[in-house]
Amino acid sequence: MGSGIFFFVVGPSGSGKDTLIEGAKAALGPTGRYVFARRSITRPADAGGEAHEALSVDQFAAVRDAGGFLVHWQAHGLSYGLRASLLDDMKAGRHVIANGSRAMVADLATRVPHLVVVEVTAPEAVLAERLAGRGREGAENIAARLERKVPPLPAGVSSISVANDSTPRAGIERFVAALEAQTARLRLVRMPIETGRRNVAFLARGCTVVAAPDYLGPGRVDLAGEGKSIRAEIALVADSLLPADAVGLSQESFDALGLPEGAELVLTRTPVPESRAALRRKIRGEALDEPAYRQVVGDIVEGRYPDSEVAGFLVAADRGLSDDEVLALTKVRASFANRIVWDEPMVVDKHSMGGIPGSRITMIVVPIIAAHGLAIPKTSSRAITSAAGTADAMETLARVDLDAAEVRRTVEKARGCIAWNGRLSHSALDDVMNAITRPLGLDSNRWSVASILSKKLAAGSTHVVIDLPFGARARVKGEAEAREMARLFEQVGAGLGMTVEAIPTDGSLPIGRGIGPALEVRDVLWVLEGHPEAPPDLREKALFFASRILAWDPAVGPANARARAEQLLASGAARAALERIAEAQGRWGEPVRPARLTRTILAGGTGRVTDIDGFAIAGIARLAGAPLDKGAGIDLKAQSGDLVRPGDPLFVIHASSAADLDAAVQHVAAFTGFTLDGEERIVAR
Ligand SMILES: Nc1ncnc2c1ncn2[C@@H]1O[C@H](COP(=O)(O)OP(=O)(O)O)[C@@H](O)[C@H]1O
Ligand SMILES: O=P(O)(O)OC[C@H]1O[C@H](OP(=O)(O)OP(=O)(O)O)[C@H](O)[C@@H]1O
Repeated sequence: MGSGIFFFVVGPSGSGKDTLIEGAKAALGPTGRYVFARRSITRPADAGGEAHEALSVDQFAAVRDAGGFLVHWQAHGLSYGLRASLLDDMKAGRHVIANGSRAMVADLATRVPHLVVVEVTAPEAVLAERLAGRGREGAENIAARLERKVPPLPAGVSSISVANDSTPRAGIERFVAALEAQTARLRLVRMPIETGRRNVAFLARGCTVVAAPDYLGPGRVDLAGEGKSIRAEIALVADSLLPADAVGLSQESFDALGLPEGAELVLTRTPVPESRAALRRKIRGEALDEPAYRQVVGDIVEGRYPDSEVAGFLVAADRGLSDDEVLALTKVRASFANRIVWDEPMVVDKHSMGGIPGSRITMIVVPIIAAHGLAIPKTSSRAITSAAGTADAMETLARVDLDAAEVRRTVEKARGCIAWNGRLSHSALDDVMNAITRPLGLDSNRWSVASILSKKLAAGSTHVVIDLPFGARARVKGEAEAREMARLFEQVGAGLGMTVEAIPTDGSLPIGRGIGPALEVRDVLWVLEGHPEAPPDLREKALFFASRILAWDPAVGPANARARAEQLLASGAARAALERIAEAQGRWGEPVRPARLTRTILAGGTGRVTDIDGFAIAGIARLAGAPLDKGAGIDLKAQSGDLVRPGDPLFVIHASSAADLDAAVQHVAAFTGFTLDGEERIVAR
């Protein structure tokens, strides 16, 4: 155990040394790690203030001459002394806190192994007032004290300054934090424990550096050393698992900190988040303004809140956001992402609220727009619950895991890209929020508007068209709900200085015939190549959205947009643009094609197809292996409205393994997703 630190607390009379020391004694005395020196003073015991050892002049001299003082001095017509026994306390590893004279620092530095001078400061203007308020000295004595001049601190002495210019409480907190920052030094140990996203620091229950049980609970601590720091929650371990002067970090936390084992870390409590009042107002259902959101989100990103309080905030925000709050939250969220700046008059983008199988219009719209010449740096997601995301589909042709520089280079070469959003417009804030909102299913429409537009803002988009499918199985159920969400998208977009057009669309049925990455790309290429089997619904929806974007180009305008989109498609210019994009992103040698193992599912009766359940179809496609198996999926043979008879094909399942094919076929026996004439027909194999 190293020597304890000698804290020599100095500062002009009235700066508040005694006040801060008394406060620290109340906070830290019970830890047993500190000794608060009792000074020997030739001042009457009942003079008030500190509980000093009152000695007569002769008594003081006797102790001094017998070598009983570690250090002694004269000031204000008094004799002050600190007992030599304090050295024993330091040898035992305890830290000493003593009120001392600035004139004695140099001398003391030669007598104690580890000296830290704590300078308590306060504005000159308040010293006289405080001393008068203390009422211990007369006017003359006070004047003399205020006049007292002392030498500057000698060089080479470690010193810290504590401003006691606010309330006594604040002064005491700063003083305690300053002491803890010096004394709570622990040796770093890497624990063979994994804690995932959470940063966890371990202390032995009998830790001799800090009172470990005091650190349990929702708060966080900061561990700092060698210019690096990490914020973590505390867990305790049995004394047999960790040395009493060590702090253990879980493997992820140890790696995140990046310091070697044995490094000395200072442990301090994470300050109480300044934004807590705002967070609690939101939890009570009040509205917050942009500065308040910036403060709360900033503290959340800094890890100042335990997950329980973050969850409370996110639940409240997900449930109640006014239009102004959605705008405020959008701006704040975007400010935590890396903002991409383009040297373009317009940067266009599209977004779909998703959830409708097929509907891979992005891979048609982006090439049309790129062929026209507008910059369209599209980033897309991978499937979360569906059979394919646009990133999965595009990945059958080329790389999609582009970083920001590669996105920029691709757009320079091909005017567009279809990349995986991955980490591009991701921010530390997303990690924290997604870890809570996803498991809790927090994703209200208003919250989504803020989330989606914040990513578009960060991506540098100036114009965004939004596809808002609604329907019984879509994310947005009713048309009225879709229209309200569309209004909010456009209003918040305008507030961001973006042009946003949000369009409700029919989300009741799958779009196109292929469900699954390679099968959807087959549809896309059929549309781009004008193939006779190109699904008309997919072609139409793609042309519709492409023309909405082209209408924004002053050189085209709304009147000519549709014709321009059709011309770019019919001429093969869009097809060529997709080739250029794939080339620029890193085309695969061979594209992934639909898997070769197939099973055709036939109608089991006669009737008109009145419904195709996209969820069920996507579920069968996933059982067949999509999206990880890019060739797996469903190829729809019958469309809504078709009249089918027993033995007519409804759809074909594609899979790469017999096991996957069987799993999908087994499931079909239960429910195909097809409804004929309003009632489900069990199908033939
Ligand atoms: N932050 C503060 N705000 C207002 N008064 C204070 C503050 N800190 C100390 N005081 C008061 O000022 C006077 C001087 O404080 P004290 O701790 O005795 O100073 P010192 O020991 O440095 O001479 C006391 O009456 C104390 O209660
Ligand atoms: O040399 P300086 O740094 O000016 O210090 C002069 C004296 O004031 C301080 O005592 P104390 O704070 O008890 O004096 P006070 O409380 O009576 O102001 C310090 O312990 C010295 O004894």
